[in-house]
Amino acid sequence: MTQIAFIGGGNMARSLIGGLLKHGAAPGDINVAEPMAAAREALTRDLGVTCHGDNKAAAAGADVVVLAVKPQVMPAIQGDLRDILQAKSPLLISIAAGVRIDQLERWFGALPIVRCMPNTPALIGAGATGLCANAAVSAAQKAKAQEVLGTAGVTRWIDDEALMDTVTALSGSGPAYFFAMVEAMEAAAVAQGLPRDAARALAAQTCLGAGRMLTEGGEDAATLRQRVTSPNGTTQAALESFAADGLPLIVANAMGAARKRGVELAASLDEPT
Ligand SMILES: NC(=O)C1=CN([C@@H]2O[C@H](COP(=O)(O)OP(=O)(O)OC[C@H]3O[C@@H](n4cnc5c(N)ncnc54)[C@H](O)[C@@H]3O)[C@@H](O)[C@H]2O)C=CC1
Ligand SMILES: O=C(O)[C@@H]1CCC=N1
Repeated sequence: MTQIAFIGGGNMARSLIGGLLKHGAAPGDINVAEPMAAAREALTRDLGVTCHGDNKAAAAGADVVVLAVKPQVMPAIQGDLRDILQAKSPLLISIAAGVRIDQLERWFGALPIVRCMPNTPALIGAGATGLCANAAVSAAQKAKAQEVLGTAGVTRWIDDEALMDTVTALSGSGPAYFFAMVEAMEAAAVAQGLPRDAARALAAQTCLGAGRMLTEGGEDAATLRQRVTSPNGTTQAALESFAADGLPLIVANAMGAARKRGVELAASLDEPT
């Protein structure tokens, strides 16, 4: 069985490990490196995986090493991992926002590397992950990476690595845009007089229903939007208000800011020249 090591045992690692276990991975095949003792205890108690305070101990013997630390932590873990990774040449998977494959190669040496971007719905198996591989990744390793991330939801390979920052802006950060939208919808309904619990229940179910129509119905968002919109009806009034307030531009600007931040995060980790 594939031995998988997670370096960093935070929110995303927990989500991905949960998916792996639900899809038949054995807890004994998963090692996690996590500096926080309370987080190690919680992971072992909740998921049964083996936790280590030491990155080397977790990575030793792994066929797949998943880097699940914050981007800013990446350079600091190279000293722990470089030799061990070079000795065994496992598949290295990074989930860090912004961090580029050339940086990973510089820190950890020549290795098969997959840079990917999952999202928090991975926690319930409804994640969306973009993946990008370097030339050293074999077809079998690509399949392995897809299997590991596929347990968390939908996967798509992205050939042009520069587009991974767009994937981050779309699906990596995307759940937060919808939560922000729901917060605003709830607040507006409450301002119009609806009780908070009714606003919350109706808003959440509306998002679930709309999301399921998008993923299960085979029709695109524009078609589904048009079907809700009766001529001269209430939806048309709302959509005209969105258009007048510049919704497409607001979204494009937000996604541009997210993409730019990903590029900046990576650049901040480059050595000064
Ligand atoms: N939260 C999100 O929605 C998403 C996050 N990501 C990426 O996933 C990565 C992890 O993010 P989260 O899980 O949200 O963060 P998190 O803060 O929950 O987890 C990071 C973990 O790394 C541990 N850590 C810190 N220093 C370490 C070290 N030197 N060695 C080993 N572990 C160390 C921390 O104690 C923490 O438990 C980030 O790079 C982020 O860009 C990717 C997709 C979505
Ligand atoms: O906000 C962030 O930087 C991370 C990456 C994508 C979602 N959360």
